[in-house]
Amino acid sequence: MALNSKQTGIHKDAAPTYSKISSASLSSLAASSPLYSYRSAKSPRSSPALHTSMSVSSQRKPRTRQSDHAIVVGWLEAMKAASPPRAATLKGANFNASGQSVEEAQYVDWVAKHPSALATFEKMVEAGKGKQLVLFLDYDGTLSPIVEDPDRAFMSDAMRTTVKEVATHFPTAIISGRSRDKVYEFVQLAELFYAGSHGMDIMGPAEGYHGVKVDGTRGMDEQGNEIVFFQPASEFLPMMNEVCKALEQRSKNIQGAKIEHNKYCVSMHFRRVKEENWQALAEEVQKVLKNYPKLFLTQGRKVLELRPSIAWDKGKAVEYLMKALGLGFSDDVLPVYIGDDQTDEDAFKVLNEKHNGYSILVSNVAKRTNASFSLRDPSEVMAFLQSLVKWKLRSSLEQNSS
Ligand SMILES: O=P(O)(O)OC[C@H]1O[C@H](O[C@H]2O[C@H](CO)[C@@H](O)[C@H](O)[C@H]2O)[C@H](O)[C@@H](O)[C@@H]1O
Repeated sequence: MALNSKQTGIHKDAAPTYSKISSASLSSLAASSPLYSYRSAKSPRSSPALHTSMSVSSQRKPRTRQSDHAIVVGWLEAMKAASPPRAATLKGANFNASGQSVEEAQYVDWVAKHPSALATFEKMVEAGKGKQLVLFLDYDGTLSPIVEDPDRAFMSDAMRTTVKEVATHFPTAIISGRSRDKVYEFVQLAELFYAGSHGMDIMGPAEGYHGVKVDGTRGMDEQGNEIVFFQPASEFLPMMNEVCKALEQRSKNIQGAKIEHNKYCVSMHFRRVKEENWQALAEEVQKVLKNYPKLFLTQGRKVLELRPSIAWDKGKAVEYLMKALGLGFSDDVLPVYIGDDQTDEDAFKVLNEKHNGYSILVSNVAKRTNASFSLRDPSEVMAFLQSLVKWKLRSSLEQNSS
């Protein structure tokens, strides 16, 4: 049995997600795309001391009308909460008697509830013995450090080698908010599955892993390899192209604003915009969004993202991939998901609620999350992945000698 919060007695801070996913067959997953309504972010709920990035309500709940101003303020609050400053960089941080800042003390308390996946590694793998482990990895902030320029979020060679190694031992997929092409350009490993645009653009080798025949629409890549792909939001492409142009037009006078076309979603980056101009930029985003009622907005780390209002997210992508890989969610499969952002929360929730998997948040500050475990940063992610490889090799040796 995999360890989960019930078994470890570890409390999870409840974090709402913005969609409800029902388990369905592969074909019905593909066929269903109920529309979300345009939603607004609310201010962080309870535990104001904790940073929360979860702010979008379920599509079925009736919404109370908020003024445009309140909506924009809510977005910015949620965006700030998704990328809180580290204690060391906080001006005027308060320190306790042992010289620890309030934020550091909160982090220590938070890690007790979301234990380090490195510190708990042996217990985790012991509980996963005999199971088929499947790995899902987010890209930005998980495999590569967060940097100022999104075009320069390169992953280190050591991380690439580690991901390559891990993928030879376990079915592995990268699930990112980036366009699939962009994330592939960064990772450059053909043997993985890739889900770009927050899971709305999935592609992988048709051969699958370890003899597993992969389900899905078949095609050929540029090198002539047989691939499978799945794109539940394909009809939104012309709209996303239009939205990109509209955002470019509206933000051209705001210094530092950067738009990234992620194919089935679009990011408006705030990282290089002076904070005093955030409100103005968010208002421009709102003006564009109002013209596209079939889109909705999510907040990430100094980024606002516009995406199609279909009931599809990283959690659904995990479910799709598990089915496509022929693994399903049986008791002898152990899915592990590692991510750092709000959009990863949907996947954490799917793993926790349905599949007894390991959900791991990458964060060096306390954040409200659905994840059961934590890692501080990409270097700890790399150490965790290397430990998995060592564990696999050790278990194979033990099996062979018994
Ligand atoms: O799902 P992910 O792979 O985590 O992608 C989420 C967004 O990541 C990127 O933005 C973030 O990383 C940038 C590079 O470190 C950083 O400059 C930015 O502030 C972060 O928000 C990516 O550029 C976005 O398009 C993704 O949606």
